[in-house]
Amino acid sequence: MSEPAILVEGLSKRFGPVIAVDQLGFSAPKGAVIGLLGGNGAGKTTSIAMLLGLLIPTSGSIRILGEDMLKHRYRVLGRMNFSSPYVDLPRRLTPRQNLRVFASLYAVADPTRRIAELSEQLALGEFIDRPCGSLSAGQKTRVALAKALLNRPELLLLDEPTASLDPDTADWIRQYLETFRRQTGATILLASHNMAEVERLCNEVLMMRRGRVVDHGTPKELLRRYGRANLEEVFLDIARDRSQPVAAPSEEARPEAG
Ligand SMILES: Nc1ncnc2c1ncn2[C@@H]1O[C@H](COP(=O)(O)OP(=O)(O)OP(=O)(O)O)[C@@H](O)[C@H]1O
Repeated sequence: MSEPAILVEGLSKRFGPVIAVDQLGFSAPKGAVIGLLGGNGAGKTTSIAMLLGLLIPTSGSIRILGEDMLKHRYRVLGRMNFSSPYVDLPRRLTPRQNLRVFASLYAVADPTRRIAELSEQLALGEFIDRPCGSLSAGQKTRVALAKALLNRPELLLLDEPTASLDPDTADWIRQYLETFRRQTGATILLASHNMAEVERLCNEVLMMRRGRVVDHGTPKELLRRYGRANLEEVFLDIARDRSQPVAAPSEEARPEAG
């Protein structure tokens, strides 16, 4: 059997007294789409930053595409990429200029052609030569995704890929990601607060609370286990530390209106 795309064991990160990630462990087979869910402060962004080699773990190990990330990250960084709404591209450069810089960092062959390809696929044409600082949130997200796909990554890490997008653009991005995964066989790990998105895209979901994975499974398994109709309800059960679904309050128990 081939090595998993991601293998994380006993991964922890402390910031002084704060334990942001606490003994995290999971593996992602190649070609999987893994959802990382958890409330604010659960440790999703810190985990992604460690997977990217941007933060040094306090302890634990990370293997990506068969390489030890802590010892040999330069062997594997060129085969992965990421996008996050929290990381802005240089604002004075246009998307085309930004993409050129990143294409040279990733040593992309024939960057002009690759940028034209992505510009067409992600419909960047209308604003590709305007400064990034002047773009709307949705336009910036598409540019960030183009940057993340420049090097045809085998592993794509996405932090909130559809944050601040209107429903139509968000749906379009999800469809794009599905097609990208199907056509390339890439592995995707995405952190999201959008449960419908996770239900649609992911074959495995990791539920995080206080830096730990407190439950995991396919969306269907989680729905069955918690007896819920959608992942949003499962998420609330887990975030509020209810191992069993709780019945809605009866009419008498509800506070009086007005
Ligand atoms: N540089 C830092 N210094 C100190 N504490 C930090 C730092 N980065 C993160 N933390 C803390 O680590 C915990 C996990 O934060 P993290 O950003 O990973 O959560 P998250 O799941 O991505 O949250 P959100 O959904 O709000 O983005 C939080 O308590 C946060 O305050």
